[in-house]
Amino acid sequence: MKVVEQSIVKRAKELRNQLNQYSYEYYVKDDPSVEDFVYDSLYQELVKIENNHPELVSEDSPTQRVGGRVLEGFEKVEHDIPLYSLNDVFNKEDIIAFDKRVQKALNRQVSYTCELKIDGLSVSLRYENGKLVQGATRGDGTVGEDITENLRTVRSIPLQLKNSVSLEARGECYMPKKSFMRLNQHREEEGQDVFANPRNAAAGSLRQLDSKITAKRNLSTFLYSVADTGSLASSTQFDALQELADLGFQTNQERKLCHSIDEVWDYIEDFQEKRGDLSYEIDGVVIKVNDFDQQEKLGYTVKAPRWAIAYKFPPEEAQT
Ligand SMILES: NC(=O)c1cc2c(N)ncc(C(N)=O)c2s1
Repeated sequence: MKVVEQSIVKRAKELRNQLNQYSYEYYVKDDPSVEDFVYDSLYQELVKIENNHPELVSEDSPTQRVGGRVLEGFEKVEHDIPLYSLNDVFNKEDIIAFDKRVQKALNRQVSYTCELKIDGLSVSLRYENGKLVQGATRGDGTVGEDITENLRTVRSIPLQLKNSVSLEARGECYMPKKSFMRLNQHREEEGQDVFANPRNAAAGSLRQLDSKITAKRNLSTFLYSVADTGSLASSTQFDALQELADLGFQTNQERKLCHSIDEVWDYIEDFQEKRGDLSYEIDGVVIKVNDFDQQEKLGYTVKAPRWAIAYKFPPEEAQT
């Protein structure tokens, strides 16, 4: 009996790793290496093994993405390190003023990492030894809600990182524009209320007490920071984004390291132009001092970092 067990244990582990790799290629890299039917047949093989040997089910198994139980409510989660908010600016003068304040405080020129401001819901993902242990909403920055079951259904969120590190990643969970249109079309056909925008649709999908509903909403994520930068090897924001990608997270590829505020402004104008062509909604650009030591020197005001700013685009004209 033991011998049969060993080969089955080995096969189940192989299937888990292979399926998680295929899922990563499909949902994170958007570059699948196999056809769907290959994934589906391996998935069915794993389901059969797990049904015959429930003791082999592990929390990082792709079969465990959609939970069975419906929650009564969401537990509160206290964020050990608060999720800060950003000061918003709306014009070039304020961007230049931000740069001048930063240069004055640091007495030197600095580089900035520019990232798209995703119009979704801020979430935090806690991993212990590489395994996803908790997912929570931002809430008021200090206290959020435990939506682990729902975030586990988001296919681009890794259940197991590529290294067994312990960290808390932070990012945005969003609904792609196409999924939003499809969902509203379906709701209209069913005589249900439609969502006003993808952000509301993502928020509504993540607040479902039944994660089987969340699982059908085709949500995705872009991770952009960690609670404690000390948990990464990188010493700059730009390198940290690559380190998060190497761990298996989806990061936004439109990021740019800018060496002057003029370059920052070019990036802003560029994406104000291109925002309509993106497959997800953005409401601006986040500009961050790139070097972590310089971020630490600049510190925070009561509610926001002095080393980052959010440039907000004017609202998009309603799509006719
Ligand atoms: N409130 C916040 O601190 C942020 C909010 C967002 C957002 N909605 N999208 C992208 C970023 C980013 N790349 O840093 C941030 S940071």
